[in-house]
Amino acid sequence: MSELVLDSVTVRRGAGPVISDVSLRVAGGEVLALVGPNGAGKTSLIESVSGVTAHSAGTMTLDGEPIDKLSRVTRARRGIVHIEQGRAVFPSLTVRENISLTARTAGELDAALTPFPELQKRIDAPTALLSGGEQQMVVLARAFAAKPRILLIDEMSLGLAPVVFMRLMPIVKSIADSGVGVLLVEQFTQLALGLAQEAVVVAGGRVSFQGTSEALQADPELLHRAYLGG
Ligand SMILES: Nc1ncnc2c1ncn2[C@@H]1O[C@H](COP(=O)(O)OP(=O)(O)OP(=O)(O)O)[C@@H](O)[C@H]1O
Repeated sequence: MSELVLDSVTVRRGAGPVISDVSLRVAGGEVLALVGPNGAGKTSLIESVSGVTAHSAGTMTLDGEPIDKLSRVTRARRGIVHIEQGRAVFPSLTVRENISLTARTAGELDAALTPFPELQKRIDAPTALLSGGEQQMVVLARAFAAKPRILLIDEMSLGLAPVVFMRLMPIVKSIADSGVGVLLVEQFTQLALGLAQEAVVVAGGRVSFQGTSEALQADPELLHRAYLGG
């Protein structure tokens, strides 16, 4: 099983640190919810894992091997797949073409489409014509076809109605169940905690809670305190 380990990671942006001394572990087969108030540093943290942003201190390993100095492309080749905020589809390409950016064979394309009957019906439509939820399905299918070991998901729900987002959640769970470690940044805290086994709350760039998502769900006061900085 894959394992991503962050040890005392600090990320600087502009004048100062936006992430300070964060340690966490994501194991294959599990979902870790990374939650916290707006501006807490969640995006900065997962961007540092995929290599979009450099970290200034601390270490990161994937299956025991340092990834700190690897480029974004090399990290992606090693299986760190990042679903960035917003619907990162190529709108003028068809659904098939979007997913074929990572699915190399017809079999891989079929496998990526299996959870999405609505996409199978519109496989040759320009992605721009799909609803926001369907576009997010294209993003998920493409990420799955890239054969992730660790999947970083940044606010997939942005701009989607909760009911649409809830349709995507079981698919994220099934990706984790297939052995992928999922680091899920999500503004719908309760939905994220409902899906995740483990949770980390960051506030002001620091970890204010780390433990099981069950513990956070069971204690709204604990969650409230963590959002305020612990
Ligand atoms: N390119 C940048 N240059 C300087 N500061 C930045 C940059 N991007 C983000 N920041 C700052 O870093 C801090 C953390 O932002 P980040 O987007 O990582 O937080 P977040 O927890 O993902 O927030 P949100 O939930 O609002 O997306 C914020 O204070 C933000 O203003």
